[in-house]
Amino acid sequence: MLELTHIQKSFDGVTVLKDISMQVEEGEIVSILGPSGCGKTTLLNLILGIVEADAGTICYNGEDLTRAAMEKRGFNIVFQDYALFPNLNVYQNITYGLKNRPGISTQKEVEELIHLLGLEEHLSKRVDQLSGGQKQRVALARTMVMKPRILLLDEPLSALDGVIKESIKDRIKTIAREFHLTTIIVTHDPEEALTLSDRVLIIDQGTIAQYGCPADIIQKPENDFVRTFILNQLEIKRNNIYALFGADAAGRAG
Ligand SMILES: Nc1ncnc2c1ncn2[C@@H]1O[C@H](COP(=O)(O)OP(=O)(O)OP(=O)(O)O)[C@@H](O)[C@H]1O
Repeated sequence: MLELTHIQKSFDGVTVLKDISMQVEEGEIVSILGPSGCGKTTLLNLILGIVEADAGTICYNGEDLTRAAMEKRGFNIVFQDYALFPNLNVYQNITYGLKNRPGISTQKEVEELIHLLGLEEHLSKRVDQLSGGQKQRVALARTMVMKPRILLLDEPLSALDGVIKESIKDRIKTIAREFHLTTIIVTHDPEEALTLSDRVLIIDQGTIAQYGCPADIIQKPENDFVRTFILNQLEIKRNNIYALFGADAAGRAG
């Protein structure tokens, strides 16, 4: 279990995270959701170990990792821009990390991941020959071969559209379930967070507005922020769709 207790973080005297306490169970998918600038990426970076907390503790399975270096934590991230190596092909990208730590995944495990992510036919392609969804899958495979104890994803769907987005969502869920892998995802999109995660952490101005399962957030929003930020956005989306149907129906009737 990952446990954050009373985490605080300021940059240049400006408080970004005031008091964040949360627990993430083994194998759980948790989304960190909130408006732009609320501190989502900062929280992810604190967990990863590239940003240091001003106060509070980060423990994993009872071990205090608050001051542990990133490499010691064994967590791994897929960045928003995928950060793939443009001069290497897909297979070389996927297996790059194994050069320094051979044996961490067997050849069979690498092949299984490639299969799970549907990348067999792309292995010899260069990165610039791939679509956004394909790049995202390569980035996921590259991270997964290193067998992270926790998988961190920064806006994994933001550059993708429609059908591709749904397919990557399914693959993230499949990977988390298949490998019983604790997965923490940053997103600003309520629909994404609610449909992808077991639990959603909603941040408002550096504090937790609500931390709960999607059904509770929708049915029992705990405060106005959750009601307005999350539920209003969903309602606007829904109304937009219904408005289209309404317009269409009215058009046909006329
Ligand atoms: N290294 C840094 N130095 C100074 N300020 C920073 C640093 N990192 C983040 N901030 C500030 O902290 C605040 C929160 O940033 P953060 O990137 O965590 O927000 P976010 O919720 O992920 O936003 P977005 O959805 O727009 O990516 C912002 O005001 C940002 O300018």
